[in-house]
Amino acid sequence: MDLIKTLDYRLVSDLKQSLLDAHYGEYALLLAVILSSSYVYNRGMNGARSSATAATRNIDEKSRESDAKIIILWGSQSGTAESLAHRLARDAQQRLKTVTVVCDLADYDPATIADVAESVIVVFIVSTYGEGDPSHNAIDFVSHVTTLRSSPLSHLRYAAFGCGNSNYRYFNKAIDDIASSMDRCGAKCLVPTGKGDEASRSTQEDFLEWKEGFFSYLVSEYGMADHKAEYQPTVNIIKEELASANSGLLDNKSLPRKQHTIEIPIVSRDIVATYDGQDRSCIDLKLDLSSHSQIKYRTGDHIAIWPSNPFDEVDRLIGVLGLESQKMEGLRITVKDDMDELKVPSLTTIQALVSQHLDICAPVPRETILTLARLTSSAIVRTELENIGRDREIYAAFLDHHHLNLGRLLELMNSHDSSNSWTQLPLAFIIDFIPPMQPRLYSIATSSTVDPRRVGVVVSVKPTPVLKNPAALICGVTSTYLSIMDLPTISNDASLVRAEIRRSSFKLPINLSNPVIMVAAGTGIAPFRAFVQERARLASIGHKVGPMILFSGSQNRSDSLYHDEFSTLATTDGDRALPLKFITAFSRPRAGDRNIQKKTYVQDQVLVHSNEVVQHLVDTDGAIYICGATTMAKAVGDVILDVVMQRNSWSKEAADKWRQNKRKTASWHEDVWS
Ligand SMILES: Cc1cc2nc3c(=O)[nH]c(=O)nc-3n(C[C@H](O)[C@H](O)[C@H](O)COP(=O)(O)O)c2cc1C
Repeated sequence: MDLIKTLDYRLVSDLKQSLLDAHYGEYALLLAVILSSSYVYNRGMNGARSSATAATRNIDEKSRESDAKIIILWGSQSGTAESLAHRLARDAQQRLKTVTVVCDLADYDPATIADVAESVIVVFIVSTYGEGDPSHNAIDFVSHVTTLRSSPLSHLRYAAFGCGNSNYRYFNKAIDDIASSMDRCGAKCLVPTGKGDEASRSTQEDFLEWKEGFFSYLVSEYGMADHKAEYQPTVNIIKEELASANSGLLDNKSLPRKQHTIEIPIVSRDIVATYDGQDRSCIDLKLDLSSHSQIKYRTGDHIAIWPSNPFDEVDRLIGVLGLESQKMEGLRITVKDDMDELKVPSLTTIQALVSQHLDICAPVPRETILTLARLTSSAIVRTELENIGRDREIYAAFLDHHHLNLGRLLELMNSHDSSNSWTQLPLAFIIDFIPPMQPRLYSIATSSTVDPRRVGVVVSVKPTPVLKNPAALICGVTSTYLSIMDLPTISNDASLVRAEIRRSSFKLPINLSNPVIMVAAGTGIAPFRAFVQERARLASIGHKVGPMILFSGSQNRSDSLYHDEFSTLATTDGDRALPLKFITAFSRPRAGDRNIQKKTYVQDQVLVHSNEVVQHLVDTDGAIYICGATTMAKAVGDVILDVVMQRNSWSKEAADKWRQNKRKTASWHEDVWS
């Protein structure tokens, strides 16, 4: 299951309208100076500092060390809030000429927020997960501030922006919790808290709007001047001989976020579902951990997979930038400011950067388009780019018709002016403005008890049509990568997948006899395959396992994943049989399927079987697990709560409290995505 979608990726550019006033000639001059000093590309974030080398865990000390006037604290799981934090720092530095530090919340002692000086502005940029929880790296901080009661923060000045998705029940709750804790403790809120909404694909625009409001406030209330920003590279790039041809490709470990990655082969790949008339399938993969004896996973864990970009998109971008002849040359990349964090390996090649380290398939944010307009020498292209990026609505309408990543955008612009060339575009621009590649997270579909050295993954391969140009398809980067990757043969070792096991709290009850209710739609079935395998194995060796009910939703019988396997396990008789009920729901039933006349969703089936479900959950301390779309999880939750209310004559509040309690005691789990 692809928990993290392509659109979740971000980093961005941000030279604002003021940058549009500078001249390309000035930029060309800067470039000439840079090249003459043997740098391929440069640019500077001047003073914007990150926590990469945090020596202190005191937030105040951190801001004093660098004499910062703005300190940005971020909490992020898949990179959005982190990227926005760095982008804000870059702009504050370049436009407001204000020293700004960027801190990962996990690197600091939460209590030291109270020590921050009154003269320093604190900015929170934090995303929300699960049941309205903060991202992992912000959990300690949020639990600290939400329990503060008196007014120890009355000297603080703060601003806050949250990253979330309104399809979730607790939209942007983490940033709301931080802001309300700050207010309760007397801190002064400088501008209304901003909220990015991934559901309407507007996080970038929401952030842009919020940032402009924040900067305007700083200009009017703090007397800061908003200078015309110029493009300044944050990295130095020089050529360097590579020790071996592929050392640039493999130098992953220099990146903090990739230190735990391992390289493993895919040993099998099977198509487990196809969909009539749709360019869509579902594949089952097995990855082999045998060569990494120290790496262990537990049933219910996730695996993060780092993809490579599709060859055609790699070739497109390298081609349009005119970098074909240099793509295998070694490059040494360093940050201009030692306190800053490099997001790509320091020793690499253009080919490796573009194929592995940068998310070149990500949509190009509007601000990047406006920055590009500043960097082109073609008046026609500049006008085109300015037209597309002029305002939020025009840009959104343009995206409805185009699949717009950077390579495609540059090509499209060349089609407006055949004399235009992007060969002058600095490589540093590509590093600064394209988001770093993020891994996709999949639930592991095998049991560590049954198959400790094999990791199973279920991947939906489902291209998304461009809204108003359905013939154009946007393919998921990781699903495409996994679906075409080489498997090992006798003569070939196969390519290796870069991956990392990630711990999860989606775990079976410790008590084997506790009942387990599992509700899945589509590839949400993945962790339940592992759960069922695990309990089936334990039952087969004589353990007494509790009742299990598995609800599985699909379009019809033919795409009901692992249908035969579950049916067989559910019908096996005998003392050591698994007490499993397997219940399907078909939303587009076909001739031959049960209940052909009626669309049925998993929540309908949960309602049909609600007495049994609720009895397990209320009377015998059973646990429920829901995995799939947010809308499905909400519908299932509503059905169960309604039945619990009727059965026990409870109020809505009492039923909500019961569910909260089940969550706290790890008996109600949701692993959902929108
Ligand atoms: C598994 C999962 C759970 C999520 N839960 C919530 C939620 O409860 N509330 C919310 O507003 N957004 C939720 N989101 C959306 C994220 O907050 C959103 O994707 C955000 O942009 C991620 O930011 P990050 O990349 O900085 O971690 C969830 C996303 C995922 C993948």
